[in-house]
Amino acid sequence: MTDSTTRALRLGTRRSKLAMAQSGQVAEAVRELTGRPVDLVEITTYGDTSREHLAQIGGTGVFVSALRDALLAGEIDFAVHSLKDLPTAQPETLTLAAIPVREDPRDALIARDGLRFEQLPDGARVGTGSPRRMAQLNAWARSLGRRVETVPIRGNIDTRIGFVEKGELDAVVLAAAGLTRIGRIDEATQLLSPDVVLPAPGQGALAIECAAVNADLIARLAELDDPDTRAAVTAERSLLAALEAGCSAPVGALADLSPSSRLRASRGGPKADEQAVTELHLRGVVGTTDGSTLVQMSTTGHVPASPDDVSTPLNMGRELAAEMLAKGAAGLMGERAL
Ligand SMILES: NCc1[nH]cc(CCC(=O)O)c1CC(=O)O
Repeated sequence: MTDSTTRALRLGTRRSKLAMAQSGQVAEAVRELTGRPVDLVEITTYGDTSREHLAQIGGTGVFVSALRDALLAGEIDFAVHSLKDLPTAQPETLTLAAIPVREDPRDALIARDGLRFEQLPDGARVGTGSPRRMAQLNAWARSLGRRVETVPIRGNIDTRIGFVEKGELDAVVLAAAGLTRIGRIDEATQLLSPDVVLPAPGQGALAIECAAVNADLIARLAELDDPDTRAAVTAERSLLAALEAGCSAPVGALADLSPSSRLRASRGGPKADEQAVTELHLRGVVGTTDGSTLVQMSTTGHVPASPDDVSTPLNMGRELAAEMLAKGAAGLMGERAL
């Protein structure tokens, strides 16, 4: 008989180097937290085997559905996803037990000869198939008075960097977090400022997911949750969800929490019943992939220092989306979000 409190926990993971790195890191944290062994169970997803472009096979969700099927079938106990790959609608049968502290959310440029984006020659070929990156890179090039040619590429991170190493492309753009996790962040020639390129909602964050029926494990894994990261990515994904409903243009979003939480005095006087309040700043962008039009807006709100309450981030995302749609985001139709 296997005791359900001491048997190994099964962590479902994709086989890619990035997925294995992410899962390995979380497996170690879960071992320390629970004192139980963690076995990695490799699962192949359609997104790993298909040679089609992501836009053709439906974009979001292709990497996660096989892992979710295994969770619901009870074949694995938990799964680790890149949060940015998760669809915004959370199924009731599955629970995000923890969103750990986020890595650097920025995009990174890897260019030949150590070049920065501003130093790329007119007409430089930049590898990315992401409409969000295309829109912002093309807009940035325009603001510098030149053009870049964005070239859709697929494959894992090593394959993508290979296009620059082999001289087939001048540069590629990848998530800094992915580069860090596979140990290649030193090869980035520039970290792209969110003032110029906003990352994908949730970029750099991981999500640890369980079947909703697995209440004991969910409660246990919640100790790996970082409330600040959860607040930030909740605002970003709320913005994405509301924009997805109103337009199909590519979306970038980033929320930061002010490092120093402020003290707000209550009516009882300056010292009485002071309450810590954190400032949440949310930025969003949608645009056309050619970079000719970008709608970029931001908002600031105060998040109460109650770890479980995400109503403020949710509302901030929805409200910023409504403002962006009113400012013309709704007109940026006819492009697939990815
Ligand atoms: N879409 C693939 C994907 N999903 C998560 C990451 C990187 C890690 C992260 O953003 O957390 C990447 C690669 C990339 O965009 O360069």
